[in-house]
Amino acid sequence: MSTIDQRDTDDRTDRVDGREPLLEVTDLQKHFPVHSGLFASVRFDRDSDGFPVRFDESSVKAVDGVSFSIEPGETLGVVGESGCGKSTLARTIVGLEEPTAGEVRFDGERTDEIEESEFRKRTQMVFQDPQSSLNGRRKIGHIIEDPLEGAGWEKSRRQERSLELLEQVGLKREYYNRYPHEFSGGQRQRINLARSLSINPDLVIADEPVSGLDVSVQAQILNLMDDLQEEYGLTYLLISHDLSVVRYIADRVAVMYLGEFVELSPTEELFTDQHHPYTSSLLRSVPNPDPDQPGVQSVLGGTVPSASDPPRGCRFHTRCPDFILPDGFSRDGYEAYDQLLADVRERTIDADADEPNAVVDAYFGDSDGIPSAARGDAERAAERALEGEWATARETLEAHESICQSAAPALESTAPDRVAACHLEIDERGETREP
Ligand SMILES: Nc1ncnc2c1ncn2[C@@H]1O[C@H](COP(=O)(O)OP(=O)(O)OP(=O)(O)O)[C@@H](O)[C@H]1O
Repeated sequence: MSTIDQRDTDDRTDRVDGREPLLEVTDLQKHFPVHSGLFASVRFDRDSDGFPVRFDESSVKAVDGVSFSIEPGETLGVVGESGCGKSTLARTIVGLEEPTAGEVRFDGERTDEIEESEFRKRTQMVFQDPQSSLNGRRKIGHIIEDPLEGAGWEKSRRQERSLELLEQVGLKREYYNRYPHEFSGGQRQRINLARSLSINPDLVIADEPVSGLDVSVQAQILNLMDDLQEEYGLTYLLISHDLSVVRYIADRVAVMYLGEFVELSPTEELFTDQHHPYTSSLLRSVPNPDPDQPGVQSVLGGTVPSASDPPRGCRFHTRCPDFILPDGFSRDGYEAYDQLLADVRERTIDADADEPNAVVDAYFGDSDGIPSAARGDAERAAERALEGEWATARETLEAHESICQSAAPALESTAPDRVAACHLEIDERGETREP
């Protein structure tokens, strides 16, 4: 994590006045179809009752059922590794992407039913790379005025407002006639903020607003955002891969993994005590030193699974340090059992073997961490598999699967104002978590 210090959050928390949510997102989904061509999309469907071929309708599940709300004046941070769906979430909320399913309400009304211009005026986005989002051939005064022109303001009023905004974001009025390339990264982000505030929005969605800036400049921009929030009564949705950034400014933090929220908590509680193993792992991650690979180097083992084929059950189970072993299994024993199940699913166990015992021995060896009931079921499953009854074999083995694989945990309350999606009971988690 970078080294921004934590500021006193009390004043921010006090601003949240408990009114109706400004933004309410319910079961939002954004799936991108995978265009793999006609032939590449043909799949054999071995379990089909009829014709054993189907067309693969796989899609990248970038956002896969996200719900949350933000109170007026509040800042909600969204964190997670690269590719977990943060940007797609932001883009879908503002309507840059059509949702696959779900609903977004702004100030009580569905955004697909509010007049577009009204919603656009009240919600603004700020992006990471202000260099490319500012047109280099235009004077910054004019860039700041653009939204005002769209809103029908006449020239002299626009100019006056633009000069005022320059001052408010800590730049000089004389800069009005300068061009973006004359400014540093931090100054360009100030220009971007001025532009987004010109028509007095209620909600600002900031996607990695300080990524790529030096840490000291990051702190200045975040302080400015904090001041502007107070001045304008703004509500922020702040997206960042950097936990120290959200800690600095957010009232609450949502942690995202493979298209889903896995934990949502008031900021300080989240940093003191994590209720999801993924959150703990993120906290123990360090910034990636390779400038071409921004983001965090995870302390987690395993690779990030594909968003087009997320793991069954809990999506985090393939990398989870707190994976729940079924009763009676040792870690090695369960790995062997799970491999047999995976091969039965794929129908790749050795069909030439003629004895179920021999099949099971090949997987289990003399591993002693397998309960006898599971060993017996494994032999019965091997027998079925050798007879070609793969579905029965699979079902037999699934009886001993870990809950982390067989059931997707729902986001449930784990403490006042906190939710997490993990099968571990909170007390149990406290005991198993690494210090
Ligand atoms: N237009 C698109 N078409 C297909 N897949 C997409 C599209 N946009 C995003 N994705 C995929 O959706 C997933 C989520 O991407 P997204 O950019 O939202 O993640 P992120 O958390 O913002 O990551 P980053 O910080 O790297 O931008 C990724 O697997 C990405 O490849």
